[in-house]
Parts: sequence; structure tokens; C-alpha cells
Amino acid sequence: MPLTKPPLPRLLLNNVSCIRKGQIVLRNINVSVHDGGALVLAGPNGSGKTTFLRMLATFSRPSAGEILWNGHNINSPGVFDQYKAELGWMSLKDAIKEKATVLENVLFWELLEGKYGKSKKAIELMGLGQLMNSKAKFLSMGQRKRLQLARLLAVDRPIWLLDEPSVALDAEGVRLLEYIIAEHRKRGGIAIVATHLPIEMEDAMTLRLPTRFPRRNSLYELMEK
Ligand SMILES: Nc1ncnc2c1ncn2[C@@H]1O[C@H](COP(=O)(O)OP(=O)(O)OP(=O)(O)O)[C@@H](O)[C@H]1O
Repeated sequence: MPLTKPPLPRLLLNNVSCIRKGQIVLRNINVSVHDGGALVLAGPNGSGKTTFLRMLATFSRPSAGEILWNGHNINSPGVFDQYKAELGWMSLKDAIKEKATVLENVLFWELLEGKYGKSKKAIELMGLGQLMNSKAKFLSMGQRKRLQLARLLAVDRPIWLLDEPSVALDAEGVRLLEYIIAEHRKRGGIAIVATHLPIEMEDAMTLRLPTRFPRRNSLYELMEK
């Protein structure tokens, strides 16, 4: 019987470490993600979840090891631009234009991507249909988060890197987030999510990063002092 090679993972972190200001933030991370896969980054404050996502987003580079996309280093010339065009990024800095309407905020990015026709549907799906023509500066925190998610949907790139996507969302918003991640994965998309709050994602791998600054005393002991 001929042996078939297993498919390359879409993303592979090969012994990745990250040093910031002389301190090891991430040490020897090995993880692979295939199409349709999901990875949850968990861990206490300061454990390196955002640092991990920022390396995947090419905002910074690993200090050691390599990140491979389709078997190629994401930071190598010729690969970098192609890889970046695959990424949908969402973080606490929401890059929302305050004076533009909700629709303009989504449409701008969709058009920049050379696409058209998904913005209104995405805004409605995220429950902001009534606010389509409202200025973004009038949105609540949770509505801003929903706007970010609508933008992600309209731009429709395959690899989602989400830093605390559920912060400020109400229960319905979290369910919508779970739904759009599940649908994205059904289409072969990847979701990598740093979060403190539980998000339901079927068959997601969890990478739990260790505490970098262990407390000398327990919280209880500190409060007793
Ligand atoms: N550019 C940088 N220069 C120096 N230190 C940095 C830099 N970026 C991150 N760090 C440090 O790396 C550590 C990890 O930070 P990071 O933001 O990745 O943690 P996190 O797990 O996302 O935390 P949180 O749960 O609070 O969001 C922190 O101690 C932070 O101070």
C-alpha cells in the first residue's frame, strides 16, 4: 500500500521563543494548526498571549525558532506579503474611525481589500443593522466590538488572530462570536484566540502559557496583611 504524506499544517510554530528587554516571554513553543483549526491561548496577565499573537501577525519576530506558513518562514522575503494578506487581526486597539458611520467603517476595509457586497450583511449579522448610519463615536464598548467583528467578516481573510475578542460583549454577542468563528472554520478558516473568558470552540486546542511573575504569597495571604 503506498504511503501518503500527511498534509503540511497551514501554520507551524517550531521551537519559537521570544525575549523582550532581556526577559524570556515565550519559551520553546511548538504548535501546529491545520485548515479549520482553532487554537486558544490562555494564561494569566503578562504570560505572553498578545506577544504570541503579535509574532503571528508579523508585528514582531521570534527571537529563536521559526513560524512556518505552508512550510515557509513567514518573515522571509517573498512570503511575508502573501502571508500578511491572509490575516484578519482584531485587538483591543480597535482602529475605528470615530467620525465615520458604522457602515463606512466596515466598507472602507472591504473596498481596500478589493471586495464588495459583504459589509451590510456583516453589520446586520452582528446586530448593528439599526446603527448602520450612526457615527462610530456614539457606539458603546460592546457595539464597537461588534463593529470590529463585522469588519473581520466583511474583509473575510482565512487566518483570524483575535486578542480578547469577547471583552465587552454581552451574552448574545459572545454567542454571535462563537457562531462566526464556527462558520469561519467550516469554510476552512483558522481562528487563534487569546482570551481570559471562556469561548465555546469545538475541538479547539488550548495552549496554556505559564505565569511569568509568580506571586510570593497567595492572594488570600496578601489580603490578610
Ligand atoms: N515590546 C515589549 N518590550 C518589553 N516588554 C514587552 C514588550 N511586549 C511585551 N512585553 C512584556 O511581555 C510580557 C507579556 O506581555 P503580553 O502582553 O504578551 O501578555 P498577555 O498574556 O497578553 O497579558 P494580558 O492577559 O494582560 O493581556 C509582559 O511582561 C510585557 O511587559
